[in-house]
Amino acid sequence: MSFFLEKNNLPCWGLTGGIGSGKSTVAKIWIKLQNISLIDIDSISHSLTAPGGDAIDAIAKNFGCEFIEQDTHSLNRTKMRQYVFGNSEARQKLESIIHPLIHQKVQQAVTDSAQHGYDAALLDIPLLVESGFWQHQLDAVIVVDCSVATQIQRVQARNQLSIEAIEAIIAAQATREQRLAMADVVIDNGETVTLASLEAAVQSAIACLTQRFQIPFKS
Ligand SMILES: CC(C)(COP(=O)(O)OP(=O)(O)OC[C@H]1O[C@@H](n2cnc3c(N)ncnc32)[C@H](O)[C@@H]1O)[C@@H](O)C(=O)NCCC(=O)NCCS
Ligand SMILES: Nc1ncnc2c1ncn2[C@@H]1O[C@H](COP(=O)(O)OP(=O)(O)OP(=O)(O)O)[C@@H](O)[C@H]1O
Repeated sequence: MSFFLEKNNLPCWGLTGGIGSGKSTVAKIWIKLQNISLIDIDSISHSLTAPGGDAIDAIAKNFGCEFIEQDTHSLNRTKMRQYVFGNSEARQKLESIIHPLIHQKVQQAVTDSAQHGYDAALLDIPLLVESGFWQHQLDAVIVVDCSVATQIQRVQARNQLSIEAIEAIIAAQATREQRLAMADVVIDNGETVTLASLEAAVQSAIACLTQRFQIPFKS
């Protein structure tokens, strides 16, 4: 097992789940309850493809200038989404540009978190199971779980994407079973779970991890 992350004794936990499962919602609750540093891989990915981001030149070179907004010099996300979900070769090419840059940014964020005195770092990683990279870097894996039907409902309500577009994204991701097989802790966020009961589930996940990692937990 090779370790990419230098963690300086900081426990690093990976939070994952399919699109729309509720990772960001869980993460928002978690940071209210525990002294953790939240490292959001989607946000890092967005910053790399924002105006002048580190991935823009390589994307222009490999995909063509039509994928770059000429006025802002940022990624045309709608065009890229429509292109890569349904074309696994193109998706892998995009990932091969963005993922190594994400890894560098995460290393920096973990180092900063360790210096800042947090009890742990929570890494929100959509493709934790798919990448084969993260599981060896993490001390525990937390899976936010719900059915595919609930994922579709939530993403439709949030983004107004078509069912076909959402299904194409889900098809590019691990299955529910593959994720559950890798979980140390599962947080149920199914259709009937309210935000109040989700908070209770996050509390019990924290209690389980703090006990395992011997971190003081003030509930
Ligand atoms: C294709 C892009 C431009 C679409 O942008 P868009 O704003 O619509 O989506 P956003 O980046 O906010 O991602 C939303 C969700 O889509 C899913 N998703 C994103 N990229 C991927 C991928 N390569 N494979 C499977 N699912 C993905 C994740 O569940 C993610 O949480 C964008 O997702 C992208 O650049 N993807 C490649 C980078 C990547 O792998 N990101 C995932 C985090 S590591
Ligand atoms: N238990 C819940 N009750 C009601 N709404 C919820 C619940 N969980 C999540 N949602 C809503 O569902 C949508 C998707 O949740 P969220 O953004 O947290 O998912 P995600 O897994 O982070 O998605 P992505 O993979 O796209 O980043 C959001 O609009 C969120 O407010």
